[in-house]
Amino acid sequence: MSRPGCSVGSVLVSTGTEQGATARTAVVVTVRGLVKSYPAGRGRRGAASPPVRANDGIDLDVRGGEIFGLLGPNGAGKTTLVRQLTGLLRPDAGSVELLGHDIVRHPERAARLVGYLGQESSALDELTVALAAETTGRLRGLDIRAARAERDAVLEELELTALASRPLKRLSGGERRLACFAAALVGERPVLVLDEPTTAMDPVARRAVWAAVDRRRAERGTTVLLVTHNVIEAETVLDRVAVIDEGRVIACDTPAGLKALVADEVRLDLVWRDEPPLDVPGVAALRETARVTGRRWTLRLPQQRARAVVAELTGGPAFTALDDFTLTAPSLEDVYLALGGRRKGLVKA
Ligand SMILES: Nc1ncnc2c1ncn2[C@@H]1O[C@H](COP(=O)(O)OP(=O)(O)OP(=O)(O)O)[C@@H](O)[C@H]1O
Repeated sequence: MSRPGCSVGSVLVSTGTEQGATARTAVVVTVRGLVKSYPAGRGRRGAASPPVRANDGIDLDVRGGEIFGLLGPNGAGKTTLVRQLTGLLRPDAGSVELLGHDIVRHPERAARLVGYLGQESSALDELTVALAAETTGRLRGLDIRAARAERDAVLEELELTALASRPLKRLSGGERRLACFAAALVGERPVLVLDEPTTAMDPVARRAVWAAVDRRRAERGTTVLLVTHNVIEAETVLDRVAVIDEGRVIACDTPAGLKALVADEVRLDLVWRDEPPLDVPGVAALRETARVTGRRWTLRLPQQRARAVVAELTGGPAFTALDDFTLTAPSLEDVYLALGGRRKGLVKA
């Protein structure tokens, strides 16, 4: 079982390059005891709202060349955490070390180490796609020729060249997100922090993002910290994941390691045509443990029991009331719930 917090000590890891037989000791991001509260506010009618403890003692280690995920529902504290890692927000307590630099004492150093794609992109909205990428390169210290060369390469890599002269504010949500991602890649940084980079993107754009991330990791050993509440994405692209809930790390491991925690269980989804037939005793008994979302009941059951339930439902009087049912292997969402995650905010697809 993984422990809460996510510290690994000093670990030998490969840089990710084929020549990178030079395995190196590398923990590039170290977070200890991070606490951040937002102050109490006042509502419109003067009613006081209590302070929000958004990060409540977070420990993390991210290794060089790793694609490391922060997974958790809305409001779990993921963005608050990465804004402290990127020097944009000052912690109340705790430490953040990036490639040996103390980011709490020297927040200005983060900009040289991290390419950050935040959730909001309004700062670039007036620029064209090309100018957003070029300007980012210039701000990161590239001379104009280098900035333009990198701009062109990145736009081509992400198949954005046809949109190069369009202002970001005139693009679709997914196109704008991809353009912002492109800009974040120009003027290479050793660490990429991406806060829900694929929001609003279609599958083609998503694949382009993951291919670009993978290429940088493989060719340059780039370390990637990814914020997501999409469990499918988390399972497919992450090397390790910290599950965040109410400002704390409640588990940290590889996706497979986390799923092993619930390996003997399966997930049974029942979708009723209308009202569930609670007069059938087997159905009434299931109701006790089901998570109900509209007409859908979701159950986590031991494999044997799930098989027996399906046989009973499909062979008995409840069958005509069923619209659909699916049996699936557990996902990271099941892990989140099994670990005591209290919100229903993880996205499954
Ligand atoms: N500027 C702020 N002032 C007050 N409270 C805030 C502020 N920013 C965030 N919070 C609160 O802090 C908590 C953590 O928010 P945060 O944005 O870090 O969560 P998140 O996990 O990134 O969520 P999401 O997945 O929705 O982006 C939430 O309860 C949120 O309402």
